Amino acid sequence: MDEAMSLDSSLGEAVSGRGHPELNEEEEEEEEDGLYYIPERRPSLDLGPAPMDIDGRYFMEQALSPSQSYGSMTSEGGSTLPEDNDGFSTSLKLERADSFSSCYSIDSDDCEKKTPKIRSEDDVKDKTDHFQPIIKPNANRHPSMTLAFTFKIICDTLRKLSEGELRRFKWVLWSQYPQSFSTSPQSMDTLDVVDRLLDCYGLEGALDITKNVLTYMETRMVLNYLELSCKRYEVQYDLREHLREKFCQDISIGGEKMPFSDAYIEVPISSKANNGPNNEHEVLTIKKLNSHRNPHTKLFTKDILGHEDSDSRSHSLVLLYGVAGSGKSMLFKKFVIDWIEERSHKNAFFLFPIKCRELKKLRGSEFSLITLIKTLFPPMAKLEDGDLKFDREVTSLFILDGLDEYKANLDFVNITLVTDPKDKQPLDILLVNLLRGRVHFKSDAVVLSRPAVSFCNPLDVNFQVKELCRFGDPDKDEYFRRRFRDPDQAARVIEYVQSQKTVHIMCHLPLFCRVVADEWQRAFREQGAAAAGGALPGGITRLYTQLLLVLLQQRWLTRAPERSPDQHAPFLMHLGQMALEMQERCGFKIHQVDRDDKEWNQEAVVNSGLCNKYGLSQAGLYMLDVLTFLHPTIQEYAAALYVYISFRRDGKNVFEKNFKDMVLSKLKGPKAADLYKSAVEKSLQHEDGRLDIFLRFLFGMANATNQQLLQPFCGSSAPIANFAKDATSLISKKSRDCQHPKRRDNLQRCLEELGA
Ligand SMILES: Nc1ncnc2c1ncn2[C@@H]1O[C@H](COP(=O)(O)OP(=O)(O)OP(=O)(O)O)[C@@H](O)[C@H]1O
Repeated sequence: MDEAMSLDSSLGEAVSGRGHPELNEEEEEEEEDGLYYIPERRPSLDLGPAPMDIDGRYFMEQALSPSQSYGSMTSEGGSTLPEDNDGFSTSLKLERADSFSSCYSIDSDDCEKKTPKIRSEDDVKDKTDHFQPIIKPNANRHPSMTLAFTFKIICDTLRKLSEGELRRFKWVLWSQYPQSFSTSPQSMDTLDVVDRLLDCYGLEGALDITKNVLTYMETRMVLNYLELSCKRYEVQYDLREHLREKFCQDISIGGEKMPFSDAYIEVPISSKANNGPNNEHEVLTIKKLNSHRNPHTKLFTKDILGHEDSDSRSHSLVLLYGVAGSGKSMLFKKFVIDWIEERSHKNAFFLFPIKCRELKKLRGSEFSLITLIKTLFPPMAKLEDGDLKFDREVTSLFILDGLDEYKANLDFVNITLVTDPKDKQPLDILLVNLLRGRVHFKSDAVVLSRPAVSFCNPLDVNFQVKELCRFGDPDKDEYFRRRFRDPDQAARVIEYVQSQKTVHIMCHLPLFCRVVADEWQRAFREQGAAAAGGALPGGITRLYTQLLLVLLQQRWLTRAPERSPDQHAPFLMHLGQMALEMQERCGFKIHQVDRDDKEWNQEAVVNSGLCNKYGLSQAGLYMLDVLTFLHPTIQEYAAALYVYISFRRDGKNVFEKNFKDMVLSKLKGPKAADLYKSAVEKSLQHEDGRLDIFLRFLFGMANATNQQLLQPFCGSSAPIANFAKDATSLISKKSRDCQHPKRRDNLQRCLEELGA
């Protein structure tokens, strides 16, 4: 006789009058073999432990009614209830008349029982034990094991059974735990069966019973699925907690701690890249340099990979560009926190956020995907290699921040194929395979980078290039409102920003907003209410100098540590000279063909972040790589810095091109007044104002506070001293001679920058 049947029989089906019309004939026959009728009345609860036994053997969790908790569940964690195998969807009963108490109310009228032949007591005990739910104390329960989770996992498991197996599952349940069902579970759909199990036996009990029945049915694969799923959910929970520790701490802004959500402003993402720089300018009208004819749409964090609910089986790779300080790392954090809080990307079972700066430290070693994941995410080590098969059930999402910092030529063309997650390979090869979705059954990847990394378009994946948008005007104000808790201070800063057109435009860059806020915070601290005056000490030049220092500090600390701070000056001179030439001809693009110097490009775009790279479509035929400064005013600042440092370090007036003048000034010794006179005359030659902001910066650099900040680039030379008087008389004279009101106005602004 089939072992299954004998066991069933030995325990007793217990309900003689209740046939099982659903059983197939074979089962009926076997059942008949193993049973005989005892016309004796038997309480139904003698077959197994009653869920409410209070003999200390069971720790029953007084579970919430499952129906209270299932509302938001689906098999994928979404918001609709899953369909049963039978194809009809089941809705959960919100009010059930038959929970708990119903477990005890059955059988009372049975007069004739179909009970098993009684074999030895041990035999019965053995077989009975097979079905005992081992209910552990709640204290040992893994926190991932919630009612919703348990419900989902059992439902998912039962869906793996074939129709016949499911019937058999229900039949075994019915025979072993009759007290739990007022009618045969065959007529119940899966959700109701699971609901009932949870109701009667609690979380661990329901799981144990499911496992026991599956073990008994010898459906090894389904049992493995259940066990592995439980383990994976535990690890997913632990991974979430691990990431929570790392990412959900308050962030420090301007020396103050603040919850991330209070600091973060949602910046949209452009559905297309290569939008070019923001060319809005206080004085000039600069043609937009983008290469798109079609408008792009704006997306939010949750939309990065496309529609949340899309179940595309093809691997998606999104390359998200953003210039330096555009908020990529903030977005990265937001992305992770949203996943932890289950606000977005819920279809990603595991999220692996990786800082490329950290990944870079591992270069030189070989890793398999599994060892890499276990190294970077310790909770993953709980899973055996075999459990990390990353099958269809488990979608992973990799998000990499700062691929430009990884600094490797990732070869997407001559790819060494890696398909086995246990296969050890050099990190670069593994990374390429990971990004192309080769080594992982189902994964997606989002890569954040300064616009220097370019991939060839991998045709075998769903590849998209997107770009982080800039702060819009309301975002700029919102940033300051969040940054300054004192509304008066916030209002004062907003008023200042709005009154300075160049500052207002530059605040499209979140990092610039941070610099402005830091400067105002310092001013409020040092001057208190006096800072109400309106302007910042050091004018706008100081803000640009601070921005430069932040970017250079990053260059030195993280991106190019091999270059000491002394090496900043030659780089800045090089960049500045080019900026001045471009400014004089009112040019704002550097064509890659003109400047096909990889190392220089690397310094300008990746290491310093002062430049931006994007593709410009050539009559729709091909894309030409173009470099620009982060913003035209950064070009003007770089040009002014070149003029200033040349004078301070080398005593050189870059505007003196005439050999005789050069010799004469060498003999006289460098004079700031001469330099500034040449610069003013040069700027006034251009009626369109192309050198206006440049000139303001140049005067601003002679301001005492700015000279201090710029001293590291000027060697041991003494600062420009006692210049205010000379500058005032120079500006007055030139203003008198100048016919153009806008240029005259600009000369006054130069004096303000100088602080004279
Ligand atoms: N969405 C945002 N909300 C609020 N502040 C932001 C936001 N994005 C950026 N910031 C501010 O700008 C600063 C720079 O942002 P972040 O470091 O994210 O830029 P990034 O694009 O990663 O720069 P890099 O290319 O240098 O790595 C942050 O420290 C923060 O103060």
